[in-house]
Amino acid sequence: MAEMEVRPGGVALITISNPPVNALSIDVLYSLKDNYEEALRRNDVKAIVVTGKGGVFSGGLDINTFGVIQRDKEQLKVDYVSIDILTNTLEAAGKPSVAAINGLALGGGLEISMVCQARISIPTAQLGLPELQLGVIPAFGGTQRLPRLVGLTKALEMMLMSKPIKAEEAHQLGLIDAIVSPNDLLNTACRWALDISESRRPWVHTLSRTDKLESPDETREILKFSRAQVQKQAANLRHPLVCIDVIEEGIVSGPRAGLRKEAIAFQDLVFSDTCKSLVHVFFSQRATTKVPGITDLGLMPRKVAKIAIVGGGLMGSGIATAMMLNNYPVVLKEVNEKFLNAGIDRIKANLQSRLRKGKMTKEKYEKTLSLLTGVVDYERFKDVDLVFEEIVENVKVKQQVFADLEQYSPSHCVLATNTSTIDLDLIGEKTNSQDRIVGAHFFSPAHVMPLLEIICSKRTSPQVVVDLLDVGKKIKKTPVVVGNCTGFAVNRMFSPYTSIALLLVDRGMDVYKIDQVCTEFGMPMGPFRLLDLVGFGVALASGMEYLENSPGNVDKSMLIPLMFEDKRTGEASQKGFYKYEGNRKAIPDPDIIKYVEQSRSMAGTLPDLEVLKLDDKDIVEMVFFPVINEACQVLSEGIATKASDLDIASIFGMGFPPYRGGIMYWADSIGTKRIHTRLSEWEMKYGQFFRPCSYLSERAAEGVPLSDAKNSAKARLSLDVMMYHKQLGFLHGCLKELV
Ligand SMILES: C[C@H](O)CC(=O)SCCNC(=O)CCNC(=O)[C@H](O)C(C)(C)COP(=O)(O)OP(=O)(O)OC[C@H]1O[C@@H](n2cnc3c(N)ncnc32)[C@H](O)[C@@H]1OP(=O)(O)O
Repeated sequence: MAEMEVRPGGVALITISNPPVNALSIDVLYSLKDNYEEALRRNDVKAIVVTGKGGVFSGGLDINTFGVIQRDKEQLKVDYVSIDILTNTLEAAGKPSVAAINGLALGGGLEISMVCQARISIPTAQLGLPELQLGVIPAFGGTQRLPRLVGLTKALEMMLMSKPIKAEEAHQLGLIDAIVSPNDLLNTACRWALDISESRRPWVHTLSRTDKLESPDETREILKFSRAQVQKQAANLRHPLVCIDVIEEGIVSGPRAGLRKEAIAFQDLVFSDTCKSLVHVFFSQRATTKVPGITDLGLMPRKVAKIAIVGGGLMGSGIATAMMLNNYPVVLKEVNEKFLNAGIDRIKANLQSRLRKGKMTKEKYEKTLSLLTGVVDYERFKDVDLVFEEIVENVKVKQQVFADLEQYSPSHCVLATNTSTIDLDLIGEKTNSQDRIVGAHFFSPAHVMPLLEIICSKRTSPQVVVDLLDVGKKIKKTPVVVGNCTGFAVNRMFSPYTSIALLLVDRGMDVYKIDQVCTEFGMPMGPFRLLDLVGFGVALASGMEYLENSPGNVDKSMLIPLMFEDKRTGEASQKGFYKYEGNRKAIPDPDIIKYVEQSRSMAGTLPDLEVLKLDDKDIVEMVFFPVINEACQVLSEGIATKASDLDIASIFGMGFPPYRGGIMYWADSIGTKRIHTRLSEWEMKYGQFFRPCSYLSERAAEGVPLSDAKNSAKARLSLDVMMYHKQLGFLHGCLKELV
């Protein structure tokens, strides 16, 4: 709702109130309109100030209304709100309005403020038009007013990147007229509004402004460049181009024409699959922190004031960086001074990279670095609240470290391990603190990658998970809580992605064709470019883990071991499936064919005519349907609690395109029957690797979507014993060399 009070001096203060983010629901929009009309009617009101309740101006249109529009267009007519209410009533009113921006002003929230004659904000406010992130465009005049306030170039950047700016930058750009302290905000805004009404300050009508717009020639160039960029970076998406068209319409044919085109385009885009998928991702991302049996127990996160990290390798230093960047004091422990200094140097390098890119000032760099204390013993662990263990994957060494941690850290301290293979119960076997032990699986580089898999054993206490979820939120990670198994959710789902690609190559398909099809589908890189990036040593080691724990799910190709044996180990050695020269550019390498042929002959396969005939759609299905199958397996084993968690894990951990909604959402958009039928066909032709698990089979038989919460029996793929032993022996040989 919006509430109104008339202040002494004749200013009507209208407060948008819809906790927690003052989202603009249909009711809020109509009550805003009613309040405005009342303020315009009343003789004791000379000017109007709009603000938000509770430290937020507004998070924009209530995203739930997208569904309302999809069900019944008449429920919310965007052109009515944008043109009749905001433009013809608020902006055209005979009394001036000022926005008092007391926190976030996003989407429709910022658009309301741009209708006002001035905007005053507090220093911590953030302003942006992130609508494209939801598959739509700004629709309450944002595409028309933002370019007129900050210029076309900046406006395009803000909209196409969906990235909010801080108050200080907004002030420099002219989007904000003044920045004041929170205590002075309302008084300043009220005075400003009265000053406008009494002609002491100019009456600015945003929509009529042209002073910030570039010249026609420049405008043409900027729009051409933006279109080219969008086509290059988001080839599968339509709405960024629509956004540019709508902006252009306003500049070429005038803002009223732009407003009309904007409203029509929004109403159309809301029905697109892209919008539906991205809205699903928005709510699913927020749902990952709602874990049945853990976050519904009324537990409050305990304060984590100081963090320790055992192990300063790549992952440990990345986690330390992430923590320090979010103001946590960190104690970094290594086994000796040499390793400690190397760890500290890695952290410094991470921070210096931010400094170089202009993401932090020298002063902030120094302050952040001062949060780090390096140690080679446990003396400073006596007051830490959370420890991350980041050492080698060796049960005995880990058991000793956890026994030490139990001895030297306080009894409330959360003990997190970064293992990706060893049972949490085994790690804690030499302690009496199993309830405090939890898995924290970061993705490398830990200070950059957004996902955090939190792994609970049966003995991990809910309080510990709640504490870690809170820290995850504070360091701006998206957490997904999963159960204990080899690979957890993300690596397990990822495994078939590369395995199937190798299988297809053994049957005649071109390495680079597979990568090209996967990137065109929307993956950041194809499976072979990914293998190069990860490095064949790591790929072989994780292949071993899967062979030992889940042999039916691992490819039987010898391609990587053969290349590894020949010292082609991926990007780090400048040669893998691609050649690398200098600037990380991956160049296809014709030499690859000799390894491919050798691998085919070892596997006893010949180019298969049917595989050679597969079109792009077939290749996508053949690569991703087994990923879906594995995701079903993960869900049926209770490793993940809900399908939408796997959507988020696939997007943030694997780079699955968010505009397809995540792996399970995409699967449901295709239909379980089709996925099941195709997998069964491939099982007949290419073996059990493709065998649909019982979770998928049951749903296909009943026509139930994968996201349906109904319980299902466990399913396990069985093992091709001969190939398993053959490859296991070969991999052991390779790994020996690696060590
Ligand atoms: C016509 C217009 O041009 C169209 C639009 O305005 S479209 C909307 C544009 N606005 C956006 O995209 C902003 C979306 N929201 C966000 O980015 C973030 O929620 C935020 C930055 C506002 C706040 O972040 P944070 O403090 O971390 O809280 P967060 O957990 O995300 O949100 C708190 C709650 O508000 C809800 N929420 C946030 N923004 C919402 C919105 N615009 N509509 C509906 N619900 C919203 C979240 O779903 C969450 O609900 P939950 O507690 O039940 O899970």
